[in-house]
Amino acid sequence: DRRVGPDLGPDAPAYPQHEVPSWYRDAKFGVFVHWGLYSIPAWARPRRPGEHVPVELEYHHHQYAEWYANTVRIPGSPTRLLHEREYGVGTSYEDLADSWTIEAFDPRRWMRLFADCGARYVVPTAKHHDGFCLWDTATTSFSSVRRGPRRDLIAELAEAAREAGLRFGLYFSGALDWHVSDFAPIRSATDLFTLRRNDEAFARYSFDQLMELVDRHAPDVLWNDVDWPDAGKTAGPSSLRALFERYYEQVPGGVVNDRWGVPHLGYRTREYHSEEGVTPWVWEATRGLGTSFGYNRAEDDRHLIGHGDLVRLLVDTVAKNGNLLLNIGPRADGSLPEDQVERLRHLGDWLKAHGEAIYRTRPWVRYAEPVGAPVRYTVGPDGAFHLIAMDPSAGWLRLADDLVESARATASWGDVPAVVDASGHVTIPPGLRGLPAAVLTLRQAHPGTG
Ligand SMILES: CC(C)[C@@H]1NC[C@@H](O)[C@H](O)[C@@H]1O
Repeated sequence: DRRVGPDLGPDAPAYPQHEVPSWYRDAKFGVFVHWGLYSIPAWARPRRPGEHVPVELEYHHHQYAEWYANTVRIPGSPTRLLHEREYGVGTSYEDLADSWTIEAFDPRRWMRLFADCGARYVVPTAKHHDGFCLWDTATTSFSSVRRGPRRDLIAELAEAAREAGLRFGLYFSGALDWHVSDFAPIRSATDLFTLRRNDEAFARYSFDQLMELVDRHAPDVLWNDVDWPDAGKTAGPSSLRALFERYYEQVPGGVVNDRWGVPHLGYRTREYHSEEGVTPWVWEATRGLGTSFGYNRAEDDRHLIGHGDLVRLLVDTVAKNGNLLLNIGPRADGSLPEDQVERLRHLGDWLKAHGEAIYRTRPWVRYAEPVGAPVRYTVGPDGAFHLIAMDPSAGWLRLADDLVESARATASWGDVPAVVDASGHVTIPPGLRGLPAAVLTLRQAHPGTG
């Protein structure tokens, strides 16, 4: 998923150096929120986890409900057929803007829930590929202030997030804006990077929109998607370089991701994928709770990640030097799907009991063992060493040789001293065997903790 930009030749601008801030590396868990016009139809052909779709149908059967505006334009797609059935042949996707009402929207309740579930940052979509802006922008009338809700949703979310003690980031679709483009629908990965505007006017439009958001909300994260208009990748006052310089000046503790199409990034992103091991770079795993980011009413519990798998996804990601940015897709009216909330709460409950092994930790010299019971390792800021058993139901595990001596002297399962024999066999207390992951903590420095 890592994007590296085009060769812009000798006059390509140099980009500012900017470290990934420690608040981000300490945070470990954020909530993505995909909410917009696509939440009105809220439909994509449901895809069971692991279901194979032939590559030639990948876009015809796109699994992302937030891609409705593109999928509906593909003749014969399931989305097109549903749209004509439910909205009539003459209704366009953009016509839906005037029917968007948000009677159940309670931003403070959202943010209190995300904070209570252990999230440390939140990243709502300010503008997705459909070009509909969720803030009071001067650049277009295609916005939530001039149509539908007639409210500045980003302003309300920013205030509520910071009131709840969360860092506030913003997602922005830098490369794709189907409201101001006039291409055929995207039907392949090649189309994704070619059917987009790269002209100066669009680069300026994108720059102006993102700078409105930076100037107004000083977002802690700028999460750009797909790429940036190529005309914005040279020098100039509305160039990407100028944007980064102004952003870092206004938000010294801010961080960007890696989807700008230029040789500048903060952290790297993986979408529905993980890294293979501990990485020298900081990265973020992101996925929906189901197989879509925007709410998909065609999905049910079978399409959502399991409660235990969600805990283990966070643990695995953190052990490999990553954060988890987990997406929730609100319904159009602003209510949160109960099956998604339930998974967030389950993760929050585990974090309430075991967060010491996650927050503010850093990876060890290895994230796991090549054989034996599945474990993950993290190291706390105080040097505490955490071994996280990923299948406590087994009832026991055997420690790696380089951990046995320290474990026998200091290891505990929370407040319960661990029973470790000379061979490194350690019993998992029965009371922990029902957990999705159990934490053994060694309170002594270990090889490779620096
Ligand atoms: C990871 C997430 C932000 C996804 N990025 C690619 C988009 O096409 C997709 O809809 C979704 O926003």
